[in-house]
This record gives sequence, structure tokens and C-alpha cells, in this order.
Amino acid sequence: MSLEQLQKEWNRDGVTVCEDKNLIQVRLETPTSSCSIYLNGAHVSSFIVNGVQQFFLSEKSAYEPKKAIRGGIPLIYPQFGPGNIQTHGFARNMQWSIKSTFSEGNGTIGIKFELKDDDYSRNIWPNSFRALYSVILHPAHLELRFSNKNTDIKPWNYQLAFHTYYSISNIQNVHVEGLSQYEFIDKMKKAQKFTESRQNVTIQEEVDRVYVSIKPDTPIVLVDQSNQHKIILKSENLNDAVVWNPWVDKSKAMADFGDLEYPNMICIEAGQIEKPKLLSPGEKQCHKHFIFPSSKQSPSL
Ligand SMILES: O=P(O)(O)OC[C@H]1O[C@H](O)[C@H](O)[C@@H](O)[C@@H]1O
Repeated sequence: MSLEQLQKEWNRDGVTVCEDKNLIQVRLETPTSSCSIYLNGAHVSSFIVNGVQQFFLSEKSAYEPKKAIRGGIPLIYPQFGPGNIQTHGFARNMQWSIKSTFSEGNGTIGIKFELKDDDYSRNIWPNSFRALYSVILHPAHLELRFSNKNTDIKPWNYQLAFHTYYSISNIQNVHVEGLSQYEFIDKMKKAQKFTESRQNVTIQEEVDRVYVSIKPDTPIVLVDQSNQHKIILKSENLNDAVVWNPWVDKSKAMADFGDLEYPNMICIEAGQIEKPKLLSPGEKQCHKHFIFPSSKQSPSL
């Protein structure tokens, strides 16, 4: 569908379809918040509350069809990896279509995207699926709902992650709360398992960990001490959380990431990673993730 057709079909109060960096993007807006989502990957690239950008986006990111964007929220599906197919799956590389826009009251504005298997996906992963992804912008927080259905005649399993890149003042000023006493798979140490002993998880080197079996309703909190900014993360039906910062060497090795950008970002990813979900033919699963920023500027949270 052309940009003009998409605009005619979907533009309304609080929803604008536009072109950005040669890709189609949808912008959602409430009086106090906004967010942008590329159809390529249904990739949320920006989330602003009370004028404060919450997400990191690399200046070196590619913006091309079939390529992942470095920053915001790459949607990782149907595999996190390592596994049989490309790391982090293919959903972040594919063009999603818009299914509907909606409001659930209280000043919210939402958009639902759809992705189904096609020749490209079946060439990578030989299974039929239908995925729906709703991005719901609230006046002061973001809600993400992902559901997927097995439309195949055989069972298959999947992993999922909201691979969110947060913008921070400096990695030295931040810590993550809520992970204490959880086991984690340390990808920097041959995927061995350890138990987190710290109340406040800080980062002083390359970190790549999957914290597992996090109790439902446990909030994870990203605290930036320099500007009193906090981001509270909550999930439903997602058991794991990744903490990642590439630090010096890995930053240099990534073509789509600046060598000196690592102090200004941290990824905290809510996901279903350690134990993939099995879906029988016709079966469906839903997952939710919520991002609540709060700072001195927005004391209501
Ligand atoms: O380069 P990407 O595929 O986007 O992956 C970037 C990073 O994402 C995750 O956090 C993984 O745990 C890391 O191992 C990986 O390096």
C-alpha cells in the first residue's frame, strides 16, 4: 500500500502515518506523550513522556527494509537464540501491516499490527503463524501486547523479547533493581548460571545476561541517579529479562552502533527466552509489557 493510501485509511486524531528515513512510520500522540513505530519490524523507535525521550537510538543505525534498527524496541520473535535460525528471529526484519487503531479511554491511543508467515519467513522457519502486536500509548506510559497463534497443522515453539534500548545519562550513573536473588545465564561466561547477589545491578564491563524465572508482578526498575529518572518495567506472561551493554570492544565490532555510544544506553529486555513456549495447532498465547517512566518532571508516577 502506498503512503497516501495508508494515510487515507489510518490518519485520525492522535495517529499520523508518515515517511521517515525512507521507511513508513506511524506516530501516536496524546497531549503528554508520543511514540513512533516503523512498519518495518513494527519497531517502536521513540517514546517521549513530558518532553523526555526514553529510548536510545544509535546514530549509526540502518534504516532499510529487512534490516533491524539499532535502538528503540526491536521485537524479537520467533527465536531469541542461539538456535536453529538467525539470532533474534525475523519479525524485526519484516514489514508488518496495520490492522486497527483504537482508544481504550483515559486518553490512550493504540495501534494493532499484524504479521503472518510468508515465503521469506517460511524459508527461514517452516511454520505458519499469525502474530498481532498492539502498541498502546497512555498519557504517561507505554503498553505492549503481543499475541501469536499457531495456524499450522503441526506444533511449534517460539521465544519472544521486547529488546528495549533505554537512553541514560551515563552507564556509570545507573543501576537496575528487582533482579536480586534471581538466577541468570551469563552469556559472557559460556552461558553458565549464577545467582544475582546484588540489590542494585551496576555495569562496569560488557554485560550480557538472561535473568530467568522472574516472578510475575515483580517490577524491574532502571534508576538513573544523575537526573533522578526511573523507569519501571512490568510484564505479564514473560518469565525472563535480559540486561545488555556492549561496552568497548563489542561496540567497535558492531557496524550499526557508534564506538562511543555504549555509555548512553542500556538494554533491559522482557522476554520468554529460557523456556520457549509450545503452541499446538490453533493455539494462541498473549504476552504484555509495560514501561512506566517517572522523573522529577512527572511526579504522578
Ligand atoms: O546485534 P543484535 O542481534 O541486535 O543483538 C544485540 C544483543 O542483543 C541481546 O541483548 C543479546 O543478549 C546479545 O547477545 C546481543 O549481542
